[in-house]
Amino acid sequence: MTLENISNTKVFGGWLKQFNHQSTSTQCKMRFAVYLPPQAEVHKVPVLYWLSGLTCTDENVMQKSGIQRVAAELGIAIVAPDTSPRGDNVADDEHGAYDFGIGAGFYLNATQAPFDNHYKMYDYVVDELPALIEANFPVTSQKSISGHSMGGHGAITIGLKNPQAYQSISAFSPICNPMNCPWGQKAFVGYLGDNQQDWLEYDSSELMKVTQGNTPMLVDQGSEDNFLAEQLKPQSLIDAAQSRQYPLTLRMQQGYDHSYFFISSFIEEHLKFHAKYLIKS
Ligand SMILES: N[C@@H](CCC(=O)N[C@@H](CSC=O)C(=O)NCC(=O)O)C(=O)O
Repeated sequence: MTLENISNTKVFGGWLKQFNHQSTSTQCKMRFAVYLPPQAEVHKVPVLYWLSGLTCTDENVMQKSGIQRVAAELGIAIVAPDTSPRGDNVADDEHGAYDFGIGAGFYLNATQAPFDNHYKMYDYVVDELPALIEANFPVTSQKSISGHSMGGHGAITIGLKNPQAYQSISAFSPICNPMNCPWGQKAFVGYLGDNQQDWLEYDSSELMKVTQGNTPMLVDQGSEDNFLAEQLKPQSLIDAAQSRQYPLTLRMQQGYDHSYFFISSFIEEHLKFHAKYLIKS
């Protein structure tokens, strides 16, 4: 596997790096960012995977959240993949909409043409990227997962489906019940088809009802988020957690919106939450 290093930036004593590589999952060139804290120069460090939301790339969290300061303090590497396959051969929304196609891969494996040959973001995030990271960087196999909005949906679904793989799960403003909101329904019809049985595999609230795992989960949701009622539906996740005593902490944060200002306000608490499970004393 050839990694093409495209940037190196020193931040809080560590290094923020971007790479391109040819992905076997998505059959196209993929870019990701990795932040290596200063501790990684001395010993291997655990990893937090961050999944971004609609319209994002690997850059949003690294430029807007302030995540590097806390990652450097705690000794955790941060890995941020892109939000979809990209390139001239990759199918996109027919009208160029922001909520489907390029920039909106929904962290699933598409089964419907013309998306089924490149849109394999689930395989990319769960298998290919961690294997690549563990083979090429000074990291342990200990990992946790977090994300925002569409990426919060990705973090929760991937964490719930792989309870042995992730030590902890967190999310900001996640799409909690995509089967029952416009963003999710558009994505699931387009990527998975009309059979709603297939959608259950990628719905956080539905997965939480049936998972055998008990991976600790922290969710923060802003009360003034424009997408809260129509798209995010955190009550569905709360109800699912209560139905089976899942260890979910979901906090409504008064006055906050959907933006990276909200994320930057609580990113330190999320990293400290993950550190409790990633870094054993
Ligand atoms: N353009 C859209 C909204 C796009 C948007 O808000 N994207 C969010 C994620 S939304 C859910 O996945 C985001 O993170 N944007 C990037 C950023 O840096 O803020 C619209 O106008 O409604």
